[in-house]
Amino acid sequence: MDDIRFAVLGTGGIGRRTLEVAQYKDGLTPVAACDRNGVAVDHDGLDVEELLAATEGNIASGPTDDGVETDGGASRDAGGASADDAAGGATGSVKQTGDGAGIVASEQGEPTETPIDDVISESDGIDAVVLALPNLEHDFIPRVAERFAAADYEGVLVDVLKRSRVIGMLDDREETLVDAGITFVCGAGATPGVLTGAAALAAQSFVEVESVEIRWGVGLKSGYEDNRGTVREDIAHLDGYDMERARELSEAEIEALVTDRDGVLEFHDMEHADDVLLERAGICDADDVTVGGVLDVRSDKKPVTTTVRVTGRTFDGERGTNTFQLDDATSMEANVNGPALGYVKAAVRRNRTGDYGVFGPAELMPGF
Ligand SMILES: NC(=O)c1ccc[n+]([C@@H]2O[C@H](COP(=O)([O-])OP(=O)(O)OC[C@H]3O[C@@H](n4cnc5c(N)ncnc54)[C@H](O)[C@@H]3O)[C@@H](O)[C@H]2O)c1
Repeated sequence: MDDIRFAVLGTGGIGRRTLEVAQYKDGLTPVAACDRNGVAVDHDGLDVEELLAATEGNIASGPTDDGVETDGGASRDAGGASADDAAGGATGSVKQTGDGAGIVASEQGEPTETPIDDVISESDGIDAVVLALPNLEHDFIPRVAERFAAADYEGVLVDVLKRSRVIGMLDDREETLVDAGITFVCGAGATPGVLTGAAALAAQSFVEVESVEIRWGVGLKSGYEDNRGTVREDIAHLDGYDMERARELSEAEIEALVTDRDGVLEFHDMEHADDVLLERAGICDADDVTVGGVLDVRSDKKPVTTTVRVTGRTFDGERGTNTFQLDDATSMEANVNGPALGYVKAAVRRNRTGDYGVFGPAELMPGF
């Protein structure tokens, strides 16, 4: 495949690793990256080493200190500064706060109040965009997609969002995306993502799928500081919490919650989009899919092995369970970014043949 020029929106825990992992994949040239404070653009290719060094422990994550949504705000008119972008300029970070946090610490970074628009204005020279943005507000990513469409971006968007309800919001915008020439792959990280794809593969032995059980394990000790955005979003899945409550938690409250549980957070019946993504691929009903997991922020070791179990009936009357496991040695970052970039490549192939619209990771697999 020809070279793919790609951009990363959000250079936090995930986005930084997207840039890093891309160095090990063929034909991927990072040409733009942004976070809430700044943007870096170089159509000849960003200096990833320098950018990673400058943002090490400095990722401009977390919600804002001043109560402004990091990723919220009303949708915008093309051309003007957006509430999304303006919100991104506010202070508040995991390890560093203020205007100097994040990408602006890089010699390639420029401060801006409109980071996403700045990338959109370069999008003629961009084939694919990885959206590694927070999801604390559900329609943020769909609205960002709309903004690319409004600018007549013709190319690929890939996100690693988690929540089931966001998929419908993207479907609602499918016509707009198709008209622009956008191929959007949603939920293309680990779960949803490669595990959803694995479930679709495992289901091929069956003529009827009874259940899909996804149970993930993540050990984050060495990556906790850089993954607080993800941890905050995961907290919203705990009993008694929702996105709003998780968004409003201070860093100290999150610390206390984590300490209360000895660093181990266990999740049941999570609203992960694996369910609707498997249903839209025709594999099974969304109700037949369950997702749970265990996150240990104090140990590098995975507390449980990440496993997908697909139970079904074969054409010749047998009942069986096909199982897919990730090795305990593979990190969350490897399992999110490897697939996200793999789906970038799959999506660019589709986009270049004129196949536009919204796709899930299970649809880019054998059909059921
Ligand atoms: N599907 C999966 O398997 C999976 C796994 C892990 C994380 N995730 C998702 O990945 C996403 C990113 O997680 P993270 O840990 O990297 O979060 P993070 O908080 O570390 O990083 C978010 C980045 O987005 C930037 N940002 C925020 N608002 C912005 C705005 N308005 N404009 C421009 N940039 C903005 C921040 O500055 C930061 O760089 C989350 O939504 C998380 O749920 C998915």
